[in-house]
Amino acid sequence: MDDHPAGRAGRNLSWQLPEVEEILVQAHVVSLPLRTRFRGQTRREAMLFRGPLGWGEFSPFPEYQAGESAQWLRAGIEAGWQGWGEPLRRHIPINATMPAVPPEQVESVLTRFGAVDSIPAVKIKVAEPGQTLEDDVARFREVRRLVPHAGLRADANGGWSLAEAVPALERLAEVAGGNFEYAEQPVAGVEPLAQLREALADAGVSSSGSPLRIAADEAVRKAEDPLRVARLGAADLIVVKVPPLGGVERALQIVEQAGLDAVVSSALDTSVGLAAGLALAARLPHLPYACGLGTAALFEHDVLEDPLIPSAGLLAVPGAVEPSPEMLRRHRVSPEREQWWIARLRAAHQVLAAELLGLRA
Ligand SMILES: O=C(O)CCC(=O)C1=CC=C[C@@H](O)[C@@H]1C(=O)O
Ligand SMILES: [Mg+2]
Repeated sequence: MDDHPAGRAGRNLSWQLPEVEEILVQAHVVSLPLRTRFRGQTRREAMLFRGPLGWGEFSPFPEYQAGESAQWLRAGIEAGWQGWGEPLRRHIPINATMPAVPPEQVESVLTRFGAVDSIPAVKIKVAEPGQTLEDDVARFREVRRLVPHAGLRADANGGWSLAEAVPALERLAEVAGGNFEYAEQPVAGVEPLAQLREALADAGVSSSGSPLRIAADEAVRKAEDPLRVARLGAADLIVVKVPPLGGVERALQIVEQAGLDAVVSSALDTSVGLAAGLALAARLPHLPYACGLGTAALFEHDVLEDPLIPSAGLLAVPGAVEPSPEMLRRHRVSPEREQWWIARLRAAHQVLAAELLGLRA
């Protein structure tokens, strides 16, 4: 895991899977502290590596197995060995992301996303295990009070049943007034999303005079077939994340084939991974919503000198980014964790190699 020998840097410029040893030539595993618990985590571990074209990230969540992790690896390798193509825009509007915090913490979280007046939208976590709908309503109300101009979104991560989701969204829609942009994965699965859309229409749950819009997240990124949501009419829009979808190119194809509006979001990536998300958002011909790529603001420390934290509601599309050697050193994991990540990398690589072989056969 030392420096990249100059002689190797020019190899594998086409989409050919680099060997594990080549990936490990310049790889670093870091553990970054989060400011607030998010997705049950207080730290984010990531393997970062440098390919001939720049830095890539491999950071599947700890519980992910090799099959799922292979797509994350594919996305990291794309960043380092293939690149992302030409951007169509230079700046991306960015939403604030509100973890499931009590109302008294809402303001301090919001201010991490830049001047609150400039925040175009806030995505608010709801249906957190151990919390109640009243907790969600209180959080929603406080966000609305502090940023009355902003669009609001609720992300339940599939945490409600169909019977719970309808009254819960009815309540949140009342609090949001006309500002409710959409509900993200309110129930788990694809069919339940389709059923919920009908149930919400029957119940007359709306925002700005139109039926409340539904976004699919897990139903896209964790599904065998990410296009099933679109075929079944289960959502109005899709959330696309570069790592679980296997890279910018594949995510672009999914959006195009789905034919639905798309919101690009992070997978709680370090700023290295966020650069890939920004590259995707920059290539989408139609970008109607602010993107969930401001999550560096949830980190206490990141790997860049200047982490990708939004200002004036925007992030510039950075192209290649360069982690600071000092940050990589300071946040390096223990040798045991490093070995665990290398074993993970090998397992994911094996799955990916088999997949690519199958595609070529
Ligand atoms: O979309 C955003 O505003 C930020 C990204 C985000 O919310 C997520 C990132 C990573 C894991 C997920 O639990 C979560 C999500 O469900 O969208
Ligand atoms: Mg989500």
